[in-house]
Amino acid sequence: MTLKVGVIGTGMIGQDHIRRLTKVLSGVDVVAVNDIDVKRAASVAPGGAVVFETAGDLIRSETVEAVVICSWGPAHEAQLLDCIAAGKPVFCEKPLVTTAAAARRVIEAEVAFGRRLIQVGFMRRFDGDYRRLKAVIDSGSLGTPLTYRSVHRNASVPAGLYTSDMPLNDTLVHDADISRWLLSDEVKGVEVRLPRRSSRGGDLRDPTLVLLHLASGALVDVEISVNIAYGYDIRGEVSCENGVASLPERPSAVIRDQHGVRQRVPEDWRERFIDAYDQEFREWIAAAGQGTTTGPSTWDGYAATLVADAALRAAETGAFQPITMVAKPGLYDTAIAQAAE
Ligand SMILES: NC(=O)c1ccc[n+]([C@@H]2O[C@H](COP(=O)([O-])OP(=O)(O)OC[C@H]3O[C@@H](n4cnc5c(N)ncnc54)[C@H](O)[C@@H]3O)[C@@H](O)[C@H]2O)c1
Ligand SMILES: O[C@H]1[C@H](O)[C@@H](O)[C@H](O)[C@@H](O)[C@H]1O
Repeated sequence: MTLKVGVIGTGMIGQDHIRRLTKVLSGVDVVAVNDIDVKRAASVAPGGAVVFETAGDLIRSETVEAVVICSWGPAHEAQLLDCIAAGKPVFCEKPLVTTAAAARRVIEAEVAFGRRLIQVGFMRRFDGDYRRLKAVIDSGSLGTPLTYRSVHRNASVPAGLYTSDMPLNDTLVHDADISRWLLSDEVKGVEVRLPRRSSRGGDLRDPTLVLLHLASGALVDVEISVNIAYGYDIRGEVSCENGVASLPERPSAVIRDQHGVRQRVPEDWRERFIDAYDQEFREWIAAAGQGTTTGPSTWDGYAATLVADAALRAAETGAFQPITMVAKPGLYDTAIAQAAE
């Protein structure tokens, strides 16, 4: 059975996902594309794919069995609600949505539908290094986790398109999600500190330091730097009662020359997480073929959105911001317990 997919948003990651869906993975076919920039959609549409003028028409099309959303965050809510109304499984790039109120509306719609339809693009959960780190934590061999350090550095971000709220509501959401998942915990409050600005980012507030307070009492410190220049550098280290476990250095040749000893740093997220994106889609295709989804859920997207909202308030006020979640619907009971493989 080949899953017939429509892709909405054909920018950077939309094009990368079209490449993997058409050239890397099996059991899937891209039969439709849409972008508000119709010319862009047409220029990257794979052979035979229909270019739709609107996202709604693509979602409702009878030839589309499942949807991949790669538009900008603020557009996600309406597109997700249309997918739920059409009863179609959907892979939605992070962030799920950009406000807590929007996340609650999507949860209500999915719960009313009665089956999980949405998988959120938190690809770190599918990365081998993160899965091995989680396996160590879950084994209990190092004892109780006390702190986690998450370093999230982008070489650069698109000037003009990446706005001042995005370190917290577009970038931090990955660190919020992976912290909840690794430590099987929930974020209960957020602090933000803003050191002096990097001159590389113009007016952008960068870097940003975030402290996540987890329900267990564990603390997570996050460095968000989005103009670090030297590469895409993602680090993680958990400190437990009996030892420490970290993400490894990426496999790469060790070079010795007149500049010293060095290893290549990935250029961007496409390079660093190439295998993780492939795996998240393998799992999505398998579940979507059964009319449902597994993996990071709408609930996980809601939790990350709450962290982003609280972090934006914390940056504004300089004060600790508590987080309160609505009661978790039964539909999402297994979301955090999803096992590392
Ligand atoms: N998981 C990851 O590591 C990762 C990496 C990059 C981007 N993303 C996410 O993917 C999304 C897209 O990011 P990008 O870097 O590809 O951005 P981009 O600007 O390169 O592309 C976004 C595309 O969406 C289109 N678009 C915007 N609103 C639309 C709408 N209402 N209907 C149809 N098309 C619309 C734009 O015209 C553009 O072509 C964002 O939510 C971003 O956070 C995730
Ligand atoms: O949309 C991208 C993407 O999610 C990357 O994984 C993250 O590192 C960037 O900061 C973000 O802007």
